[in-house]
Amino acid sequence: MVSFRFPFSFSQPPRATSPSGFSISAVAVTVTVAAGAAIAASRNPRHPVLEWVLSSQGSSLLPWGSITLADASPEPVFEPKTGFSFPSSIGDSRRLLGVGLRKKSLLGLKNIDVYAFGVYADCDDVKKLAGEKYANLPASEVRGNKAFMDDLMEADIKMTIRLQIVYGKLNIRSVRNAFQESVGNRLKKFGGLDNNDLLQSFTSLFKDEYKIPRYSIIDLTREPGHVLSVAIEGNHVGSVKSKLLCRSILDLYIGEDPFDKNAREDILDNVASLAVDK
Ligand SMILES: CCCCCCCCCCCC(=O)O
Repeated sequence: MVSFRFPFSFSQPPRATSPSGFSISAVAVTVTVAAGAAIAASRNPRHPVLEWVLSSQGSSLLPWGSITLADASPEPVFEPKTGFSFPSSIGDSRRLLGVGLRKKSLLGLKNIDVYAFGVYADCDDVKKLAGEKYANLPASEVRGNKAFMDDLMEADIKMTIRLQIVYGKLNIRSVRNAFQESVGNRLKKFGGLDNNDLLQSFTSLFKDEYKIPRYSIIDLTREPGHVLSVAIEGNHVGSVKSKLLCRSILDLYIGEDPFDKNAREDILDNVASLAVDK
């Protein structure tokens, strides 16, 4: 049995501190959060603070989040800055490896929080890869192993990047443009200059008629056979079969220059634990 440990307190809402720097008592936090949850519930039944209060972690105020693979009803995990929640597993066997935040500068001026994200990998696929190629290594060596990370991005392992929109003024055109820039750069990096058609086939999945208000969920899943499948709010909107595209998208989150460096560290820790778990 493996326990995933996230070295930051995202099992609880952002820590409240008094002006003098001392933590406000758990009681005060609980009252505040409960009041916030009531307001949130009246506005949006999927509000992350509400989900947190309703989860058993919300009542325990534990200092650390952890996920146990053997848990029958795993609890969600909260991105610490936004409080957005992510289920600790999705589908049959995709487990949450880490959560993070994508910030982006707006007109080169201020950084905005665009979306929170969670990275999931199929535990059977990860164990299979580890058993075939890294069986003799302890977790600490799998953790820093570049070949293992490259395999994670390149091998036929089912993985999902779940984006939850934080920024409330997004339109689908800015989503397309952002993908054009970030995925386009990675396609150039890994595949050279001539990948415009591939990029276009991916960005064109984000059609003008789709709305993506705050709290919308976009799932980018690498299905077996290196098929990149996109779902918005749980609805499949299209797929593109391309190993290069799958690798380029994963690189944004777990490659060497990721959007959120802390999230990548957690993901590496957790995927290494998963890989060596018997
Ligand atoms: C005003 C900023 C608009 C940014 C929209 C980003 C939406 C999803 C893009 C995903 C890829 C990326 O993060 O680059």
